[in-house]
Amino acid sequence: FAPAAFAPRRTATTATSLNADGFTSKIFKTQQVTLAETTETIVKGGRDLFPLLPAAFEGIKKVGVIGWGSQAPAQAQNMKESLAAAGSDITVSIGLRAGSSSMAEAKAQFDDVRDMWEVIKESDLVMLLISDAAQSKLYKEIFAAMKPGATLGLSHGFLLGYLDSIGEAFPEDMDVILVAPKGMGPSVRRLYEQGKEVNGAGINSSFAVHQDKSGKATELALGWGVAVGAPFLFQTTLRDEYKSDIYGERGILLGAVHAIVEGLYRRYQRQGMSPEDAFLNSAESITGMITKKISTRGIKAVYDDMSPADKEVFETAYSASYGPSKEILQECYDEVACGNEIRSVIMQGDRVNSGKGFIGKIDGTDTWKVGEKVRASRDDDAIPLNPFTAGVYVATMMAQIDVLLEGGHSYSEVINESVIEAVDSLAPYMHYRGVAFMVDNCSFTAKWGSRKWAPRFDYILDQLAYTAVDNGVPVNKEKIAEFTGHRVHQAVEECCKLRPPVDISCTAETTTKEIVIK
Ligand SMILES: NC(=O)C1=CN([C@@H]2O[C@H](COP(=O)(O)OP(=O)(O)OC[C@H]3O[C@@H](n4cnc5c(N)ncnc54)[C@H](OP(=O)(O)O)[C@@H]3O)[C@@H](O)[C@H]2O)C=CC1
Ligand SMILES: CC(=O)[C@](C)(O)C(=O)O
Ligand SMILES: [Mg+2]
Ligand SMILES: [Mg+2]
Repeated sequence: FAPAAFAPRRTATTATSLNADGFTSKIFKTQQVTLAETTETIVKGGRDLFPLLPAAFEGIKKVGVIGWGSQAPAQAQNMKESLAAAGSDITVSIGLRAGSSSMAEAKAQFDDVRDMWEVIKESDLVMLLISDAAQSKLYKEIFAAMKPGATLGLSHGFLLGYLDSIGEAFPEDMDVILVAPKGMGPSVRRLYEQGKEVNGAGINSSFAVHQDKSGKATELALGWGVAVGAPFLFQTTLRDEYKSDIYGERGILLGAVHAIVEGLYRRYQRQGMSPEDAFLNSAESITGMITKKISTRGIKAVYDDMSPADKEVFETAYSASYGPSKEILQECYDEVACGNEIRSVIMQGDRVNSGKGFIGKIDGTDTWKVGEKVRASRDDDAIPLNPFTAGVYVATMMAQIDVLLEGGHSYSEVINESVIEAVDSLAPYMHYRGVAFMVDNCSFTAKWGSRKWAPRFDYILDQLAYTAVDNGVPVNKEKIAEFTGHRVHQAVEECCKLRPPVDISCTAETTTKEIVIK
């Protein structure tokens, strides 16, 4: 495995190992979008495209969705409803392992739930939505069980990262495609349901064609993405996907935001706030004000809307936090890119399976107990937008963006993995029921990784950023100018225009998903 520093890098102006001219489709209308200094090809989704699904799924009679974690229930139900709406008779079946604890829930929601091997054997498209760690254990048997000509469908590049690290590859004679929703399963389902009223509402998704034996892989991948409800589909590679996804969830999406809340909650109390006020100014400020503003008006609006006095506080926090956050983010990116983090996830899977490791509870602390009280008497209009909290959060988001751009990822991938997913898919879940409701509705890979990396962000911010502020280190004006003049802002604006503005906020009526730690 080549360390990231030696891996081929793309500049932001050249397209990638992807085709520089983008991709073409005979079925779906493609569109060029200009994101900062780059042009990307995308497909805009929407229910109006469902009549095109039978053509995109040509040759597919049976779809098998394997697993019932976060993604599988959402993707399987969306897929089934979209195909039905298109008048297609393609079947969607669920495949689970023997003795699966998900059997009862899956059967309650789906008519055809069977043993995973039986479903794998008969499916023309196998959507492999078991945990990444399990994929790395079972891939040989799965490949062997698939029927000749069937397509392997992934929602993550993890398995390629693992195969690369052991010098193996996918069997040459099969199509391998990826559709990776940039949001957790419950929000993929919830926004799809909203999409029935607001055409195009959904979770954006990347897609990739890794192997195309049939010549039909691009159309099928696009069809899958449209069927599960992506407002827009952008192209990636399995390698870019696993690097950005595993990294992003350890960063601002889950791990870093958890750390920022815990650290600021303690800091504000040390400075004299009550626990309730400290929670309001940390967690609530992020999920109730900052991410909502970013979702509708972009990252810079958070700063632009501030009074001169608040801008000064923001600048102090931003300038002190950007460097320390970026240091951990870069380390995390390198650990992911070189395969270490993939090995770490697999080893944790082994420890969990052998009883030596576990995925513990993260919301039993004082922070989240106080949070529960604060939420119970929440007044939306009284949630403060704390400028210090905003400075730390936005600095970490910008540092995450910069590491990805320097790693050569496309703007679509960078923005979805660092901004849109945070504000549209994940933060609303933390707002509704606290940190565990957000983190533990995500994948095993994400649950474990954010637990592992959150403390790194917490420590470095406490030790380097907040001490710099307390020691009166002057604001780095250059850093602030880089932020306000950053080329990502225009690109975020463009990406946001590609999806209708929907309010994903969770309520008791709209959120039925319980946290299931698997
Ligand atoms: N969570 C998300 O929102 C996102 C996830 N992804 C990707 O989607 C894929 C699925 O992830 P996610 O939905 O989060 O699920 P999880 O990572 O939570 O995995 C849970 C599923 O894996 C199954 N599983 C675990 N071990 C085994 C095994 N040994 N044999 C068979 N099945 C097993 C579980 O079965 P059982 O039910 O029997 O316990 C369960 O259905 C992954 O590739 C992930 O990276 C991509 C985008 C977002
Ligand atoms: C929801 C999502 O996209 C994550 C955070 O990457 C995951 O659950 O792995
Ligand atoms: Mg993800
Ligand atoms: Mg993930």
